[in-house]
Amino acid sequence: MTLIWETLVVVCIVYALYELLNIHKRKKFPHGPRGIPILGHLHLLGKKPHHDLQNLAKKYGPFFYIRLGLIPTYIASSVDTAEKFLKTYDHIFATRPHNEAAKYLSYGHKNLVFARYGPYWRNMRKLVTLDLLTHQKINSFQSVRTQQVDLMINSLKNDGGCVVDLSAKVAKLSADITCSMIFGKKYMDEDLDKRGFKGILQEAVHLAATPNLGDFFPFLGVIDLQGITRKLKELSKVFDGFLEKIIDEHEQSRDQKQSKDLVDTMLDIMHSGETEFQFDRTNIKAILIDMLVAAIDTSATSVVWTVTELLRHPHVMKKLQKELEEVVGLERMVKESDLEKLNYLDMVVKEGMRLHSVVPVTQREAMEDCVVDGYHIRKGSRIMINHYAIQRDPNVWPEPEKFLPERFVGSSIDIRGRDFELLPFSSGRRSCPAIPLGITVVRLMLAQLVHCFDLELPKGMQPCDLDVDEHFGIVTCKENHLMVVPKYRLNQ
Ligand code: HEM
Repeated sequence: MTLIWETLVVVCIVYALYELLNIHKRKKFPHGPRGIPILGHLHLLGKKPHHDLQNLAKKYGPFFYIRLGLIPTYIASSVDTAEKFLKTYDHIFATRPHNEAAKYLSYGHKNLVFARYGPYWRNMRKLVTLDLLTHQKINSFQSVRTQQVDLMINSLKNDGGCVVDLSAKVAKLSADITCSMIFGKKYMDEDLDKRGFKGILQEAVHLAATPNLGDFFPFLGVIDLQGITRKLKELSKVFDGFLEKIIDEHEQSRDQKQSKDLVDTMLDIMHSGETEFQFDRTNIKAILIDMLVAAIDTSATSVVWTVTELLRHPHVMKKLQKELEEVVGLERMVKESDLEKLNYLDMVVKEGMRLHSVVPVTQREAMEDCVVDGYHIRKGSRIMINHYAIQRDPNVWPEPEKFLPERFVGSSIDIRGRDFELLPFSSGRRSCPAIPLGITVVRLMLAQLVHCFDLELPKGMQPCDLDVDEHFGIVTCKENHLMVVPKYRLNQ
């Protein structure tokens, strides 16, 4: 305890001197709330920072300034400001802010998600988009996805009539689809650690999202006052052992394989020696962690939020089932090739992603001093885009708190990064490189669930009783698991 107080006093003195020396250099900053010494505005952010920032934007406008510890931070909460940072000045804000967790979860920033902008990130991004997540590659995994979805539907069919934890089922399906595409097989819980495959991934996401003093007071990183670094180091050893085993298995069976998963593809690239940058086992492991962490929770969470809204709005559920009956019929399950004919499904998915941002806030860092809208932004400042606030902005969306898929009738608004009022995958250089895959998986899981089953609420529960409480994290999921009673409705 004494160490913490002594450290805070030293930080306070250093900060006061820093402010004093910088006073003559002050430029015009946007308005913002009054901060307090040392913490700045950290104390204003609670368990749901996207809500706190949305409330501050109502008072201080769509572009305001706060200080998180020592880090000057600008919050963008409108379509216009998001467009400025993610399009007009994207070249200046294309790097990620310092993140202590990244050091340990990404082999020293060798992955894509946390890598600093520069030649290494550009090379890796090129490799991921041109070799791993191409249209052709994604299509080649169609049978893998169908197989895993069929297994889940059968398992739900067997549970028919009982209360089922749909959040857990969808999370397992998303993990199984992702593992089958990346590793060529599913992994049982105990394969990774006694805490379980999903448990370990969730712990990684949780630790990466926990506010770390080292992120806001960089010189405190080494002291690890919260013990987060110790836990991250331990977790990274578990991941490393698991990924080494997977790479070894793939190396041994390389010559006998007919269909290639993503690990095979990366090993081919590594052995070809044709990359313009060093690409070895460590780079492969870093990308694998990216894919596991970025793919599983995002897709599953989107599906759970949308099913929750469908259950809260039975007339929308009925309308979606009617479209599925007309396009697919009740004699068979949905195929991926049906998806593009399902217009109402498309609207339901968009509206689910609008109302429930699975990644509510994205973060960038200024790579040089610049002026945006007349306001000076210093190199090293952090930019937070509050997608949650933008996607619920009443100036853009009439009745923004309501789930109304019909708002997209006759609208050209899309979710692929062109329309700044709806950016579930963000936009610009650092936007999600897996948009087509993400959309396909979410649409397929949702369509299949709604088509194959009448999903009923547990006895005694009404649609209005269903909560939409959030648990904030890198991926913001439903606080309480979604429980349903599935009743099979197809004729076969
Ligand atoms: C519904 C599904 C998904 C959603 C909503 C989603 C959303 C996002 C968002 C908001 C970002 C941050 C962009 C930014 O900071 O501007 C991101 C980045 C990323 N996503 Fe996704 N994602 C999804 C699925 C996936 C999948 C399936 C993969 C991989 C197989 C993936 C891989 C990545 C990677 C590697 C990045 C980092 C890109 C970079 O920094 O260059 N995502 N995603």
